[in-house]
Amino acid sequence: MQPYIIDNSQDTSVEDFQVRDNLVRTLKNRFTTYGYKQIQTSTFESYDLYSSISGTVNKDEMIKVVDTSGKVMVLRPDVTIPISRMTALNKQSRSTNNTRVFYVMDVFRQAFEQEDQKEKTQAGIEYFGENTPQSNAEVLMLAIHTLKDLGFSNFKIEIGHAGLFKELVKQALIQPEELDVLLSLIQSKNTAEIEPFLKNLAIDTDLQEAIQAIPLMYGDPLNVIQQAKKIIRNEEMQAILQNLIDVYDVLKDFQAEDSVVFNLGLINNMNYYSGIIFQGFVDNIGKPILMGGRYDNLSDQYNEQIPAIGFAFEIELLLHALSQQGLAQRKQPSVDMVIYYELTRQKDALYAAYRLREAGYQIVTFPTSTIHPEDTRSLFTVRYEAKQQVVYQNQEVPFVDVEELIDLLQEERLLS
Ligand SMILES: N[C@@H](Cc1c[nH]c[nH+]1)C(=O)O
Repeated sequence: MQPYIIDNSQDTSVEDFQVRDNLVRTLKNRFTTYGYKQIQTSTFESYDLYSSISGTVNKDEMIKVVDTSGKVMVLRPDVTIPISRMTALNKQSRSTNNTRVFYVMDVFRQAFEQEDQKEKTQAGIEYFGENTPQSNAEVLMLAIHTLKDLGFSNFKIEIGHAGLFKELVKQALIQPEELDVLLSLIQSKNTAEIEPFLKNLAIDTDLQEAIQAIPLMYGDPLNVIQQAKKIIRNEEMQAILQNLIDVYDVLKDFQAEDSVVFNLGLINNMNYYSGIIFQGFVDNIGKPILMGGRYDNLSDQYNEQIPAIGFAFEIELLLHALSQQGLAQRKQPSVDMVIYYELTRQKDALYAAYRLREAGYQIVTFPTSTIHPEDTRSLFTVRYEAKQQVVYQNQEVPFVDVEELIDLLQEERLLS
């Protein structure tokens, strides 16, 4: 996260923050329209919480702190885990089986390859409720809808499944160390090295071919489904493929099929995922700007069975993508109105400022003797000088008193 320090010579920090604030507002508004409510969790988490549960962030990437009693804590390395725990603990007191929450929170991880990027803001949603094609598709639709709101015309959500690959690996009896290598080869779609790597493992040819085919299963969902049918080896795999087909069918009913592709070689960072997984991509940005998936077994660790699915946008990357594509709206008026006044009119001008602020307008005032008029961008300028007038788009309109000025603003609907 960039520090937002106010620099007197240039207000770029303030402007950056406004762009960021607008972005966050857009996301929040959209999340709200799908029934989600905002929550917040603690920045400090017990280290034991993360070290004792499986499927969490790599321990070496967590930032540890020691509190005054000597207890080791971590700065929140993930949001999904504490929210899942919170939902499990609250389960008895809840009257509904569906919980929809969203958040805008910082996560702290120090990855080896990105040492200087310890703090990232995530804006995401978590849906706790039944695992159905409709619930999966609705969460995907929310991600798509939000990307549309932000103005991205060319984006794609890649959809995969955490189970398909796990199933093949289980059959191949691959050891954990070998699995890590294989995962990174598949993630980078390094097909040239996958073949010799698998040959060395002495697994049967059919299985080897199936694993090798996984990273190539990418693109138009209907094509991918046809290819995937060829590597189905048992009922579990059949069910997984059927699940993907069912979700795709609901996405078609949402008329969102153009926004998705299938990527069966997709591997997400977190290994709590148990079902459908997905990532969002926009043009010219090599990394996913959103990540998510289904994690039905995470709450087992808190002795509850609560199926869940969610995703998170990474705000810094989104901002970078928006400015790269010219979608970040800068140079917006910083206030609604600037009031300039001569000192002899100070009393009237300050009263007008008070009344206008009461009416909800953003106002700054300057005595004419001290100002540099171009300093502040505003929609309107009001002058309490020899003449008393409001200036809007080079049009000068006189007014008798502030009440008339407010009427003028409201009747004319000059402010959007
Ligand atoms: N917590 C995940 C994203 C996510 C939210 N919900 C489900 N998955 C991440 O940081 O990558």
